[in-house]
Amino acid sequence: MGAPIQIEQLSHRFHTRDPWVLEALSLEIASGESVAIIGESGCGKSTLLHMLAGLTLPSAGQVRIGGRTVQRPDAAWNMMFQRPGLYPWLNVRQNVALGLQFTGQTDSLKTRVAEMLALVDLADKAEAPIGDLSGGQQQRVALARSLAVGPEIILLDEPFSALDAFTRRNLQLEVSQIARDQGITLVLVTHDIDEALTMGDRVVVMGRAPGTFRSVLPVDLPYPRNPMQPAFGRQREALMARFRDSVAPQTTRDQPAPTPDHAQLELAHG
Ligand SMILES: Nc1ncnc2c1ncn2[C@@H]1O[C@H](COP(=O)(O)OP(=O)(O)OP(=O)(O)O)[C@@H](O)[C@H]1O
Repeated sequence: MGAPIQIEQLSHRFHTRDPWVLEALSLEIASGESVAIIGESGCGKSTLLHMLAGLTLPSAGQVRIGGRTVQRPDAAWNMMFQRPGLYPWLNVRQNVALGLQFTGQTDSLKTRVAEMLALVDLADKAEAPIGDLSGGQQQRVALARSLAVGPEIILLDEPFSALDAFTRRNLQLEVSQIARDQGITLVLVTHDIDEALTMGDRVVVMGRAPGTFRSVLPVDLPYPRNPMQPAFGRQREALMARFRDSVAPQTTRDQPAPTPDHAQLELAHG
């Protein structure tokens, strides 16, 4: 099952004399919801994701997951990166088992690993060395390893960007489906607008210098999403317009960033 995430007035700078990288970010993400984050390069998307994962602590504000303030990484909050981060000297089955071993969930380890490999369609590769797998298959192994521990949250930092278009599309649909089936809360950072619209219940558009939430677009499309459909095209246009706005400088620098509620209101009123 998933957990809700609350981002509360989150601000960050890496050193006290540096400019702020993130400024007053606030957002509530419901348990089991899927939120995609897009924004210009350098706007602070990865920094934000690291804070959700407990890998970086904010200079001000806080992140709460399931009501608890995030202060360190937790096995229940799983992060997946562009590179799958597998151990090449272990085979597929052993890599998938790692998370379970680290968290001491070894009772039904064999069955759980087999279930996860079946889920990501790699049952026949259980004994294969990692080096024999394609990039997409390696990401599936990383996904199986993440899912094995029964995570509440999966944080994805451009996880499919190194893959070919066909594999990328399949994984977008599969990960989205699995997260929905298992009620896992998903936060995805991406540069790919179609990926954001394929996987997100909402898409957050960030502005930069400092990073702020400039707008939030609810994606009103049934799953599985198909970029070829006209309704998808209309959402793409709406999101592109918001992205263009986010790149434009803010008119009144001293004003606080709009909250997601303001942004949704703005959308509802056209
Ligand atoms: N460890 C660090 N120390 C100092 N500055 C950092 C550090 N990590 C990131 N930054 C700065 O913080 C800002 C945001 O970086 P971040 O990687 O979060 O952006 P991003 O939106 O994920 O970028 P991209 O889309 O290019 O991956 C950038 O200006 C970057 O140079």
